[in-house]
Amino acid sequence: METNGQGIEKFSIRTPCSSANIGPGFDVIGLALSIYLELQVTVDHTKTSSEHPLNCRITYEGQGENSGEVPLDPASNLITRVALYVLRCHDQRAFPVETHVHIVNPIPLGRGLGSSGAAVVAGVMLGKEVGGLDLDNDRLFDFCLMIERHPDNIGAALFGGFVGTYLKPLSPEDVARVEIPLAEVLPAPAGGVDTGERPPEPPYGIGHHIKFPWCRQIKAVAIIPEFQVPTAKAREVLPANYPRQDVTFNLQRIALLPVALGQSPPDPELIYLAMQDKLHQQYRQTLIPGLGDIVESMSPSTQEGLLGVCLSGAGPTILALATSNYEQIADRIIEFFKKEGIRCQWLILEPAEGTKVIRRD
Ligand SMILES: Nc1ncnc2c1ncn2[C@@H]1O[C@H](COP(=O)(O)OP(=O)(O)O)[C@@H](O)[C@H]1O
Ligand SMILES: N[C@@H](CCOP(=O)(O)O)C(=O)O
Repeated sequence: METNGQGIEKFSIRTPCSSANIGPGFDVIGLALSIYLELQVTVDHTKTSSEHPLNCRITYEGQGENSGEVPLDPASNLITRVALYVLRCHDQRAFPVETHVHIVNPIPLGRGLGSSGAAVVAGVMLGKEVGGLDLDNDRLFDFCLMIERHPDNIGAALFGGFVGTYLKPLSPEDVARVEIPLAEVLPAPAGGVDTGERPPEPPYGIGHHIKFPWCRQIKAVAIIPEFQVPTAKAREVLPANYPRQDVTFNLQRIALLPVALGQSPPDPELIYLAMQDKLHQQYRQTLIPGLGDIVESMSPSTQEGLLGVCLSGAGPTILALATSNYEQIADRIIEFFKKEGIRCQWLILEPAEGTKVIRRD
């Protein structure tokens, strides 16, 4: 515990947003990008009791601030529930008296930019820090995977950069452990009646990642529609089985993608080809009006500066990779959504570092 000499401990946790899949890398590839969730945490060790549930007060500013989408009750808020899961796995039943978490969240919610992945990663890190736990990032990744089961967003948000993520084959007993229903990992609400039971701990070494190089000339243009698509819903529309030729199509492209996006100067034709997908985007068109037209008609041959275009995560955000003419590219994509009566905002983003803890005095 590092306090300021008066028993007050202050630190911030900064976690980037992420774009998963980048076309063919469904549930594998993640790219950390430069919008950051920040937790400003204060632990007042001079207090001996707290009037707040679970000894934790939450305040919030940012996306969905006035919509009530992000609960301020620590038993319901995703970040604090995740932190509490980590604490309870280590026999700490609540936050230290008295914890204040101020959440600053500019990551759009439910738009395919990994807001929930960032919340899970930040929550795991919060549990580690307030609990004074000796957990390295690989172990934190295991905890994240008990909550968000696809490793691409959380891998990018935790480790930063452009990553490939994969899961280790588990023993039958460990498979049963990671398949425990989420409600048992994160009982909702976490602060109900505390049975004193330890939640199921993650097996060791569930998830792994590898960092790929990223060509610095490439920027990510995010076109963010005004409507939300919950990731769970966008996963429900995917089929249980795929035609063999579609799987082969994606495997061929995934073999190209990390090389194509790492080499300088970037080769637009190669990147365009490497970003094609047949495993998720076509099925998600039903939820995202305009998606089919956008991926079919935007290419480097018609749009100067463009390298490739894909759905960001589960959508509805569109990610265009480009080296110039960002505004023209964004405007063209916005036009497609406009025809469907959908308004958008757009941002130019860059690859970001992973989650950091910054001490404040
Ligand atoms: N900073 C946050 N604090 C608390 N909950 C959050 C935060 N960010 C995201 N969430 C939760 O995650 C949900 C969005 O997750 P999801 O549907 O996976 O979309 P995405 O991760 O693509 O933004 C939000 O509706 C909210 O419940
Ligand atoms: N691989 C996942 C990624 C979901 O990302 P999100 O940012 O939409 O949560 C998927 O495609 O379902």
